[in-house]
Amino acid sequence: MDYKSITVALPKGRLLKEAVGFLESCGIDASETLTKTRKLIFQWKNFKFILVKPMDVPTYVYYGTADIGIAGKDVIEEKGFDLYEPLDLKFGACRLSVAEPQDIDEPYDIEKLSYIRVATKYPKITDRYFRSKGIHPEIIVLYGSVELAPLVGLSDRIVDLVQTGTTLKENGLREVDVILHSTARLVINRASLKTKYLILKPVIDRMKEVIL
Ligand SMILES: Nc1ncnc2c1ncn2[C@@H]1O[C@H](COP(=O)(O)OP(=O)(O)OP(=O)(O)O)[C@@H](O)[C@H]1O
Ligand SMILES: O=P(O)(O)OC[C@H]1O[C@H](OP(=O)(O)OP(=O)(O)O)[C@H](O)[C@@H]1O
Repeated sequence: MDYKSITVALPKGRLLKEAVGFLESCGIDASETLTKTRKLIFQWKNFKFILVKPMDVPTYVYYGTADIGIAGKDVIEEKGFDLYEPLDLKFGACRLSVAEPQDIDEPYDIEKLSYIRVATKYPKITDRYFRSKGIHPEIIVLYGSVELAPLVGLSDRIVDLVQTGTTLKENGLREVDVILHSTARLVINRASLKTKYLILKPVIDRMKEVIL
């Protein structure tokens, strides 16, 4: 174990640029991760940056292959690992919502539903949510283009991320319920917090100053 270096799991995709910008404000230069290469590991001073799928950030941090990571609250909730989550980084704001076709025969009414068939990338959050409302969910797991499901008859409804609402609108869907509001968070491996306390503490403190 290298107690002097910090491994950071960064999400590929839409959160990466803002994550790198945030690190930059904290005096940490992760800009090389934005270069258009196929490289997945980058080094700057005693920091190692690994580029992973957004949904995998909590996994790398939980298993200690990364000490810290940046991930959406949606993903953190879905994976459900026990991670230390000290900071809301405020960017990447979106919500996880239930949506349905604008012309559906029986509009969503959470008080009356006893069964729902939904397509989603978030099966655990979806299952927990509907069960907590006394509704039996049948969940069809998809990995993208979830808005397509009701249009082709795969499911009546979907649970997916909404930011501007453009994707829903352009596909004739409407948002009918919000399950979770999400922003990017800093997550930390609980063991690293102890074993690397001396080098992690100043980094976390600096991050807190930048956010406040
Ligand atoms: N439309 C959006 N607006 C704002 N934030 C979003 C939006 N969509 C997703 N996010 C946030 O960004 C995170 C990563 O989203 P992104 O689209 O890059 O990942 P993904 O779709 O899971 O990745 P991939 O396309 O590689 O499967 C999400 O977990 C969420 O927190
Ligand atoms: O409300 P909007 O601003 O339109 O954003 C919402 C869309 O953004 C995300 O999709 P993404 O671009 O990640 O593609 P995906 O379908 O592959 O998940 C999300 O899954 C929605 O489809």
